[in-house]
Amino acid sequence: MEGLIMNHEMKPLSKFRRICVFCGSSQGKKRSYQDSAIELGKELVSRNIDLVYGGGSIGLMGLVSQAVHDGGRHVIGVIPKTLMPRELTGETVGEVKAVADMHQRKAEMAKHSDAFIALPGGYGTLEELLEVITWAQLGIHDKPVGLLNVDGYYNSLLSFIDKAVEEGFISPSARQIIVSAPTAKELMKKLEEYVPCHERVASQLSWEIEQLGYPQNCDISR
Ligand SMILES: C/C(=C\CNc1ncnc2c1ncn2[C@@H]1O[C@H](COP(=O)(O)O)[C@@H](O)[C@H]1O)CO
Repeated sequence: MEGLIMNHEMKPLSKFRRICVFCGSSQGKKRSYQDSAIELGKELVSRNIDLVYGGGSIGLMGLVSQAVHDGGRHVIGVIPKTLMPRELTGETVGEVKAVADMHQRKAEMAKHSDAFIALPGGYGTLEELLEVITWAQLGIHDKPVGLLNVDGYYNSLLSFIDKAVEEGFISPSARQIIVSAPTAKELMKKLEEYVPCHERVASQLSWEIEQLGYPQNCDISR
């Protein structure tokens, strides 16, 4: 518990120090998307969590980073050199980490974070989200991944993933990597309770054994 900030009951406010948020470089058409970005920023502040994000001030990225910065928490914007001119992405609040390219950006964002959250967004958000889910599936990290499913924005993605489970392309335990909720408060509560992937390895292995038809007593430990 060393270094953790406690509340009045001497409980830590959060097990996370920094969360990486992926979200639209556009604001989206519904006011609820923008409100949720601000609500998420405030929720992070209320739990003393710092923000890592893609840098700049455009779209939902600007709203969430401004809310965290206004609340007095640290903000790290990880931005490729090519996107640094202010006229492309606007000014980044807080600390700016300049990186060589988009690949290095994702690696840096992941390295500096204890969990990931995706707000509504487009191709960039989806690509970042799916990459950290894939990394979790491969055991490259064991950090929770949350989907802030504002107004059901991600329902069709979640249905697709459930179909992939049904069709045998995603294991049931890999499906559990994604935690989703409609509000920032509910999502944060679920992420705080998240059981790390390595504790689910046993169920992943038994699923693979079932799919691949290995005998139950086969030694696959090597
Ligand atoms: C080059 C132009 C705009 C700059 N766009 C971006 N600026 C900062 N970060 C971006 C930008 N585009 C994608 N990202 C990253 O992907 C996510 C947002 O992408 P989406 O497609 O809008 O969902 C976000 O998390 C960023 O890390 C002018 O054309």
